[in-house]
This record gives sequence, C-alpha cells and structure tokens, in this order.
Amino acid sequence: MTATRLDGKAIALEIRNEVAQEVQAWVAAGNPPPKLAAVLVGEDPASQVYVRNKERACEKAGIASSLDRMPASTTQAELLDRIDQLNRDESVSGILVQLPLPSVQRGGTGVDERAVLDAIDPRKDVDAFSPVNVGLLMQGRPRFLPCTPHGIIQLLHRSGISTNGKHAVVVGRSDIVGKPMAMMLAQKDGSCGTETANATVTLAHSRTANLAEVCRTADILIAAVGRPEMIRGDMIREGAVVIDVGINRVGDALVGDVAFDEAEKVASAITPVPGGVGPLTIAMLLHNTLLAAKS
Ligand SMILES: NC(=O)C1=CN([C@@H]2O[C@H](COP(=O)(O)OP(=O)(O)OC[C@H]3O[C@@H](n4cnc5c(N)ncnc54)[C@H](OP(=O)(O)O)[C@@H]3O)[C@@H](O)[C@H]2O)C=CC1
Ligand SMILES: Nc1nc(=O)c2c([nH]1)NC[C@@H]1CN(c3ccc(C(=O)N[C@@H](CCC(=O)O)C(=O)O)cc3)C=[N+]21
Repeated sequence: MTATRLDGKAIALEIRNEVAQEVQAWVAAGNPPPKLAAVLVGEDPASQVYVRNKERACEKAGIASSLDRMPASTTQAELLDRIDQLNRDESVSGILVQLPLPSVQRGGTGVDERAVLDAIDPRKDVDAFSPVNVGLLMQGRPRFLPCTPHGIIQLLHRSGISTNGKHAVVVGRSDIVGKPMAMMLAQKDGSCGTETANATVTLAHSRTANLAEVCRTADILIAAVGRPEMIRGDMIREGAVVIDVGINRVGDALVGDVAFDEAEKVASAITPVPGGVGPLTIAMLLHNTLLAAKS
C-alpha cells in the first residue's frame, strides 16, 4: 500500500480563502481590519519558520500584523510590560507569544512561560493557551480552539476521515499540541469545529512503556514529539492514518517526527513535512484572529 498524501497546504488555502472573504465582509461593514501582534523572543528555529509564513498569510487575508522581535536577553518584566501594552492597544485583536521562550541554557533570562501566558488577555489569546481558554476547552465550550490541534481536526474532516469510534494515539503531551489534541479528539459533540470527534484516545509520552506497541494500536497516529523521524514504519499499523506535527530543522531541511518513506508504505494516509500540519496551524490562527476581532 502507498499512503494518500494529505495535502495540508491545499486545505489550508481553502480555509484561508474562507477567512479572507469573511475579513472582507467585516471590513466592508465599516469595521477596522483584524490585527495580529506576534512576539518572538530569541531565535527558536520552528518559531522562525512560523513567523515568516504567518506574516505573509495575514497580509493575503487582509489581516494586519505586527512582529516584535525581542532579544533572548529580554527579562520577564520587559516581556510582561510589552504584553500589557498589547492588551490595552485597541487596534490589536490577537496576541501570540512564540513558544518556547529561550531557556537559560540558550541565552534566556529564565522567563516563566506560565506567567507570560497568564498575562495575555483571554479575549486576545488566539493561541488559546491562557488558563481561561484552556479551561473552556476542557469543558467543551471553547472560545478559541488551539491552532495546531484545530488544524488537524479540520484536515481530517475535510479529507473525509472520520474520528468517530477510532482509536487515536497522540505521542507528545505538550500544552501546545499533544494535550489539547487528545482532549479535542475525545470531545463528544460539535464543540471542536466539526460535528463529532468521539475518538478513543491514548496520550503517549517519553515515559510510555512499549511506545512502539502502543503506536501500532492506533487507527489514527499523531506525532508531536520534536524528534526527527522517531516514528518508524514498524510502529504503524497497516492502513493507519498518520499525522506528523514535527517541525525539526536538520541541516537546511525541515523534517517531521515520522520517517516518511517507511510510514508511507504502511499507512493509508499521511501528512508530509513540509506541506502538512504547519500550513493548517497558520490558517487556524487567521481564523482565530478574525474571531477575536469580532468578539
Ligand atoms: N506543525 C505545527 O504547526 C507545529 C509544530 N510543532 C512541532 O511539533 C513538535 C512537538 O512540539 P511540542 O508539542 O511543542 O513539543 P514539546 O517539546 O513541548 O513536547 C514534546 C513531547 O514529546 C514527548 N517525547 C519526547 N521524546 C519522546 C520519546 N522519545 N518518546 C515519546 N515521547 C517523547 C515529551 O514527553 P515528556 O512530556 O515526557 O517530556 C513531550 O510530551 C516540534 O517539532 C515542534 O516544532 C509545534 C507546534 C506547531
Ligand atoms: N505560541 C506559539 N504558537 C504556535 O503555534 C507555535 C509556537 N508558539 N512556536 C513554534 C511552533 C511551530 N509552529 C509552526 C507553525 C507553522 C509552520 C509552517 O508554516 N510550516 C510550513 C513550513 C514551510 C516552509 O517554510 O518550509 C510547513 O510545514 O509546510 C511551522 C511551525 C507553530 N508553533
């Protein structure tokens, strides 16, 4: 079997066009354009890719954007001060602080990530990382859906892949991807952007015993680990759907968390890197920014 490639880029474009039309209507009705303010501290490689692509995407959708590049030496007080300004700036609809913030080992000043996320006005929290928005998601009444998991739900839905009753294995339990992904796949009703999720979910991580065996039980396998090609072909069940979230820079290339060539031979459908989940994250960010502007 050779897997179908799920074209994240094309589906993202479809969503971006939908958002662009809605933005146009919003502005035509006399409203100011939505605006996204991004803050990048230091030089995380995956964040650099993200920043570059989302600026262009905003522009094409008629969404204004700004980017604060702050040095890795930025202190917590300086960062909190900047967030406070953005919270109060009425022209700003959405705020996004790039994660991870630089660790002390990588020249950072030991900024407390949690304190930073806590400081973002929940109504402008287009990443949906602030405690209020995480709580609302947990309860099945989200204001914003986190961009990467929402993008994956959309990708599956728009590719005609149902999650209903399937066993989904999510590898990685980060607050950005793994944890909300698991929650959204398990949701009962239409609260996560499509009619149903209803998957049975296993959330795996670095302490999971027999990871390969667990992965082989997945109908839908979602890799969000941050380790280039760690999911090998023999960890995938014949016919499974494989979603690769990983954005790893290896030399000059972007490599996912899945060994694509091996996986393609066993899976029924698979997302490439690049051109898979990444573009969808951006599309859903635009969607959230519009939502923030409207509310
Ligand atoms: N395409 C996109 O739009 C996006 C891509 N990314 C990319 O996705 C990847 C993951 O990002 P993120 O979720 O932020 O990652 P984190 O580094 O925050 O979390 C990684 C997770 O993987 C787990 N893990 C690490 N090593 C192993 C292992 N050997 N076996 C099993 N589990 C392991 C960790 O376990 P433990 O908790 O035990 O430490 C942790 O839960 C990165 O490559 C990132 O760049 C991220 C966001 C968006
Ligand atoms: N607060 C916060 N929210 C995030 O959502 C967040 C973050 N911080 N920090 C970094 C990670 C990583 N991330 C990416 C999103 C899109 C691409 C993307 O556009 N990828 C293209 C790359 C194409 C290319 O330029 O080669 C693709 O995969 O096709 C990459 C990476 C979001 N993240």
